Amino acid sequence: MKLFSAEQIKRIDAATIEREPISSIQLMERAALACVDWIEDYYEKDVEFHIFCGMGNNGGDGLALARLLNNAGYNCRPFIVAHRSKGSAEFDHNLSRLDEVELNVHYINGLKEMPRVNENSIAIDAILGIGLDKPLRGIIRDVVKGIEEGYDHVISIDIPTGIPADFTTVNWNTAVRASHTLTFQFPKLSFLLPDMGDYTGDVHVLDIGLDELAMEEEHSTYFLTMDEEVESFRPMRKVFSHKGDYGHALIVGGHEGMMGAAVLATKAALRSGAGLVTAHVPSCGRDVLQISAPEAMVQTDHSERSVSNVPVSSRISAIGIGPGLGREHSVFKGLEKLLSEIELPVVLDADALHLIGTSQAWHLIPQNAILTPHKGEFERMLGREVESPLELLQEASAWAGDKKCIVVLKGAYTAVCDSDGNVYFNSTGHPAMASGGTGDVLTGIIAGLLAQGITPIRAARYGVWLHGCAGEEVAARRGEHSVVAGDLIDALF
Ligand SMILES: NC(=O)C1=CN([C@@H]2O[C@H](COP(=O)(O)OP(=O)(O)OC[C@H]3O[C@@H](n4cnc5c(N)ncnc54)[C@H](OP(=O)(O)O)[C@@H]3O)[C@@H](O)[C@H]2O)[C@@H](O)CC1
Ligand SMILES: [K+]
Repeated sequence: MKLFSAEQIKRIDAATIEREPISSIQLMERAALACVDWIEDYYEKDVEFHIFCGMGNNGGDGLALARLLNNAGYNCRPFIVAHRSKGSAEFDHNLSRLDEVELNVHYINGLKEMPRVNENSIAIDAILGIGLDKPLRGIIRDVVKGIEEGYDHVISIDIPTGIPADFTTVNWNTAVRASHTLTFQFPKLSFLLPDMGDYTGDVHVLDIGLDELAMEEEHSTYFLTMDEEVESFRPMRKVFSHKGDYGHALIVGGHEGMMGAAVLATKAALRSGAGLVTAHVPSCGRDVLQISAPEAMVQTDHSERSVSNVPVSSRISAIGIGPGLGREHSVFKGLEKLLSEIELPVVLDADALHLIGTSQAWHLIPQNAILTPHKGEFERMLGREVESPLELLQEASAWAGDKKCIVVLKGAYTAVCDSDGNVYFNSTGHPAMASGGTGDVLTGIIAGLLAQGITPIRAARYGVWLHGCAGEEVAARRGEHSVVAGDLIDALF
């Protein structure tokens, strides 16, 4: 799914209005109806909605919603946050339609006019949407603070009031902290970075039928990887086939005391469909690997404690390097030799990135290699700390362009940056996955997919998507505090 800036969304709205054709007011009605459908699925009729409306079109949504929720049998009370003397045309239209249902509307000019909250009260935030163009001030700011203090449960319409739709480094300091955000057609860019994304609660994308052609015509370098698309990346299994048809992944990792990382990556490569998997580990790791991953072959290094020299057979089709490698200079020398000799698809993680970064040996990274750093690892690659999540993303994207590789910046909404400047955010995953070893599992999955011959960008996008699905599945089954990396491997499908 393509993602757009606020300016682009306004153009797509306008194109929909012109081409469908549909009036702006009808489009707003469609948006409000989509919210009612969602609300009816989610809430019983014993709640009381306090609907806070601004005076632009987001407020228009709120007023339409008040009328429609009232018709659906909900108890609702609309409040207008009086931040300007005149409303937009769509706001005025929906204000006048409240007469149809005899709903009284209350104006809030000061905090004293905020409603009394009881245990069934839910705030609906329809104050500002994509029209926000400056940090909050005046009465809107006060009401937003009042909502934060007064309500445990808040639903934001389109976007939580106070956060911009676009990526920005401006400090917007006050915003509604929503429990749910019902956003129209596509998630807004700002939802995908932690400084703003923290305010949205659970994001629900409601289809309001915006013009497909207009969305196609708008150029964007930002995408959200969705289930339907990524399913087509899955390597096909043929009826008449054997293990040799599905590639041979080599996992290079392990160090005395850190053999578990190599085990996790090896098992993940096996579970992601590679026909054959070999683990290259220091000789002290041979028994550990053979017992933990009997389906894999083990190739032992002549060094006892760490990897130092990795022969690569001509049968290998992709390599995953890094899990638990350790950071000794001898390991770097082995890595240097390996990377200068191979011409295979490769994924580099953890200690491999650290070793290359420490020696500033970035020339060793093959074109189209996949690098999977988290924030701290990427900062070490950069050689400095970044100031904001946006700067981190921009630097990762620039890095992928400069080095002609793929950078998988791990986090909530992991960003897969390609060398053409495109950024694919992942739509799966769970906070339960923030635990040791999950990165090693990802390296193994991607190596297994690369071995099966899918392109590096697809292997990276599909790999993070699968990894996230497994995290969601295990978190639902075990509870979010009890997920360990090995659970993800068994949940891969
Ligand atoms: N048919 C359609 O178009 C559809 C539109 N849709 C909906 O419309 C929403 C976009 O509506 P929009 O463009 O009217 O902008 P909106 O978010 O209501 O804000 C405008 C107001 O913001 C004010 N303002 C800005 N910053 C401020 C601040 N810091 N502090 C205080 N005020 C501030 C600004 O006031 P001004 O600064 O001009 O005085 C202006 O009054 C979109 O998110 C979606 O919900 C959907 O129904 C689909 C169909
Ligand atoms: K809002």
